[in-house]
Amino acid sequence: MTNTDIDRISNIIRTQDILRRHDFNFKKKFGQNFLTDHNILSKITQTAELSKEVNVIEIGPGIGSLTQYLLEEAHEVMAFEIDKTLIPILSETLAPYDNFTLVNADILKIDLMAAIQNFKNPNLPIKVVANLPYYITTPILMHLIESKIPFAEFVVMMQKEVADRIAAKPNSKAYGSLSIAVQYYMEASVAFVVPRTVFIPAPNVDSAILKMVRRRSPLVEVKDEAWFFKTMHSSFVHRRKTLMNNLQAAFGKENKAEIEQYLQKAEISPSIRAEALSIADFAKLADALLPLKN
Ligand SMILES: C[S@@+](CC[C@H](N)C(=O)[O-])C[C@H]1O[C@@H](n2cnc3c(N)ncnc32)[C@H](O)[C@@H]1O
Repeated sequence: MTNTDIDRISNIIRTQDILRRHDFNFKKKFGQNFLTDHNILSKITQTAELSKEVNVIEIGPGIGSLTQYLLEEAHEVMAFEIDKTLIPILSETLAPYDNFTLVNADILKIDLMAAIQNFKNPNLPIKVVANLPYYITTPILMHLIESKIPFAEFVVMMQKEVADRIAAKPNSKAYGSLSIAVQYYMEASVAFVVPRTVFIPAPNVDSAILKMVRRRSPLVEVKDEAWFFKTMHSSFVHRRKTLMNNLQAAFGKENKAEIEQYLQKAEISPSIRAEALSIADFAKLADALLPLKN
């Protein structure tokens, strides 16, 4: 047995001991899969490139395994945890730290802009680092992005399949509206893949760490942002259909000739599929179709 094996097993034993002493029951509905592997925890923290000049928001600290690493490296950590039965555990595991704030709440119901004012130094850059609850990965990312807080970056663990979709490039099966919704604001890349065996209990999917760095300004300039997202989503509704078919379904068959004329203006073929269009193409498309907005 190597030293790494011994470390791994002793961490699992320590985690199980805390859970047993607190009579903790895992709640599947909250997506509770706790990390036990210190190599992975340390790799996540390194990927986030923290310093004492950075504040961190963590979503779902669980029993505080990742939180301890973040607290060592960051100025301050504010964590949002929905499960109140984890509060006494976190009070124990994070007792040595005075740079930790726990908010017992559903992250999706939090006014993030108001919450970040409670950092001791709210002017420091903020990074989001978390092992996300997988059942609400996309709503959480959208909630963070739509808060309009200028987060410096997100380093978050999620289901590998979702990470691949977010980081996907055009002409791939994984590329779609989620890739564009995120990449419009952030540069996304899969940092590393995480095996199921490092969690208690083991999830039934593979996981990946996705790093998303905020762009100074959105990737493309559009005349009307809400319209850009609407036309983009409409284009992907039926992936196997052509762009023209999707646009007609969204904006009316009676507008066929008009849509064709706008596509021609944008130099986009009506018979192409949405997955072949880059984000810049979608920007051109949305601007050209703008007269169709009621
Ligand atoms: C995958 S676990 C990660 C736990 C811990 N960070 C770790 O890596 O071991 C997800 C955590 O998110 C919490 N959670 C689930 N839904 C939540 C929500 N809507 N708001 C805040 N926390 C939530 C769960 O209770 C759980 O602690």
